[in-house]
Amino acid sequence: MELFGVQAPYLEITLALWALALVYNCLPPLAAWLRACLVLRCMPGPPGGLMGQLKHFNDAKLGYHKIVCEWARQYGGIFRVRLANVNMVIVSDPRLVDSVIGRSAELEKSTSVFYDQFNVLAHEEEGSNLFTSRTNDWWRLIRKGLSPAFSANNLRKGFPEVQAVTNNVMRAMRKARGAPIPLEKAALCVTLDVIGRVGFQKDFGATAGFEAVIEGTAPPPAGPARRSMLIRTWDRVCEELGLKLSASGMAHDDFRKRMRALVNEVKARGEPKAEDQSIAGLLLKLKNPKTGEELPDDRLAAEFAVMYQGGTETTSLTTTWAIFMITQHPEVEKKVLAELDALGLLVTPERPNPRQMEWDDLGKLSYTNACIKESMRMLPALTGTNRMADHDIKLGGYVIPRNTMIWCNLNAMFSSPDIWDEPEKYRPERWESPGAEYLQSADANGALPGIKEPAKAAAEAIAVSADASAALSEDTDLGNEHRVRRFMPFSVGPRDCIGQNLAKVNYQTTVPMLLSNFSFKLAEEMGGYQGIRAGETIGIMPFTCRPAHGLKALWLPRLEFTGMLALRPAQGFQMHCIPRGPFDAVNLKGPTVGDRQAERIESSTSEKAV
Ligand code: HEM
Repeated sequence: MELFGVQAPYLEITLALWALALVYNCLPPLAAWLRACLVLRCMPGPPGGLMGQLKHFNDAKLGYHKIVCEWARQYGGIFRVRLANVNMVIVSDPRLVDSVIGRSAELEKSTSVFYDQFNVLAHEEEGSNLFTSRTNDWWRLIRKGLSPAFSANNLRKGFPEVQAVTNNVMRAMRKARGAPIPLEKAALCVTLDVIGRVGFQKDFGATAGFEAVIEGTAPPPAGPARRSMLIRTWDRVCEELGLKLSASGMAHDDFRKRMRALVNEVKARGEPKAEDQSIAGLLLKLKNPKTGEELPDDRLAAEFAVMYQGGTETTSLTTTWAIFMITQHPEVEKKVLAELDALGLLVTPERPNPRQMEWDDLGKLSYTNACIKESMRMLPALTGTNRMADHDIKLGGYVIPRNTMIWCNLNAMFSSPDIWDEPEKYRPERWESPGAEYLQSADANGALPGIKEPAKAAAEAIAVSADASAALSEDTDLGNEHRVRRFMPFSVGPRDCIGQNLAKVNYQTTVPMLLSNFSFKLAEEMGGYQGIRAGETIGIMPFTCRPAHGLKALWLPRLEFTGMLALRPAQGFQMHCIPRGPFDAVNLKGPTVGDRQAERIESSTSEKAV
């Protein structure tokens, strides 16, 4: 017998060695996987075929987030699903979620399946960035070093930039003169420019470019570029062979180049000043405590990139969902407008040029902020967060085998009738009661259905969570009593959202400024409130790939940053944005990045004029 020139007996020996190597490499993972499937069978969960629940998760019509909420109602606060070979445990009981995301030392993010897309740029050695990193020394260094960028003090300094870019986009919206415009894209431009200007003193010109979109002299920002596994592999081959990349591959490549160019640009500005607390300045000042060296360029680029990845879609979708929900509920909108009017921010016939919104107004717009919170509860931009343990753990009375993804589903938790009154209703008033974010005392002793030994499981969960958070987080004040949250759109614990204050300043400014100056009406083709809600989408399998053409010269290519996790309307938000007042020369002459000073003088002049 002979094969490829190898003759017996060497052929038999070679084949036997190959077979042994195959068995040696494949058997243990296969055995672990079979064991995990068996162990997880003890847990409730929907029936599934050979591929588990994969087909439900990819149901574009219903949206997997709705299916998960439905299952949570049916199977309780903890249940199992399987997507082909990926075992998952979906958790929506607040106590268990609190316990899982507080246990960062034990449970790390499961980056290989869902969070891989956050590694569009990753540090070469670690293969990660602040978002995807394990909770290690490197993560601590960056996290601590970056925190001052998101302090209230620093954000206050950046506030005029938020005003300025919102003014830019409003100027463009006025030019539409009531014709429908893609509101989510306007909000996206604001967010891109806020992060650029506040975090990097860099203007990518997204809001200035939006004017050209409205005038019809430039195409609108491209749809998100998401790369399927197939396209990604294809692009890798193309890269090796020097061939042309796919359209989405080019968008990713362009994004990487822009982030590297941004590193060069900020470095060329020279040593950051001691008082510079921008994202760029702080990262540039960081030194590796072991070597005393500055961060290498590829690490800087990865951190710059993840700020855009983590912050853009999330914040802009929050702004858009909030405007949608407020304007679809006339009683709520009336109250918001009354609040804006009382503060002198609303355009009215008597006050065609109201004063500019100022920093201090952020704390005064309590009803408007409650409306945003309520839309984040019903339509959270990020629907969940995941963790994984490298050893078996116990959760909710069940054994969770190692390497099983634990998917903390915020969407299901925020809409559970077991812990919210009438969760399907948009009721901003629910946020008026103090402590509404926390599990109410009436629910404190129970647990959502599906949990074995509820009281014991909850007590264990809270004990672990409090200990772990206290040990790991330097800035989490747990006090003596650990209260469990039922609302945490930015997550909680040591790996919560570092950018949440910037996001809040952004949407808590943009939403009231837009509502003060425009009334919004959904375009006919959106199908009204029901049409948008029916079209909510969040695809789990990145098999779609939309080309990234558009205003690349002006702003960043639009990668689908939060990718599979972001809740968005399938057809966007075509909205008529009808200016509330007459076209006004003062507002028209809005600021650019170069003349912020003039902007402030202008706003005080218009205030005096009133
Ligand atoms: C409404 C807007 C936002 C929402 C809803 C949101 C939500 C979240 C959530 C839930 C996490 C935790 C993810 C996990 O544990 O798996 C997270 C982490 C993160 N977010 Fe945000 N985010 C928003 C805005 C921002 C902004 C504006 C930035 C930066 C400019 C940002 C940067 C990050 C980063 C870097 C992390 C990882 C932090 C770490 O692991 O230490 N996010 N965000």
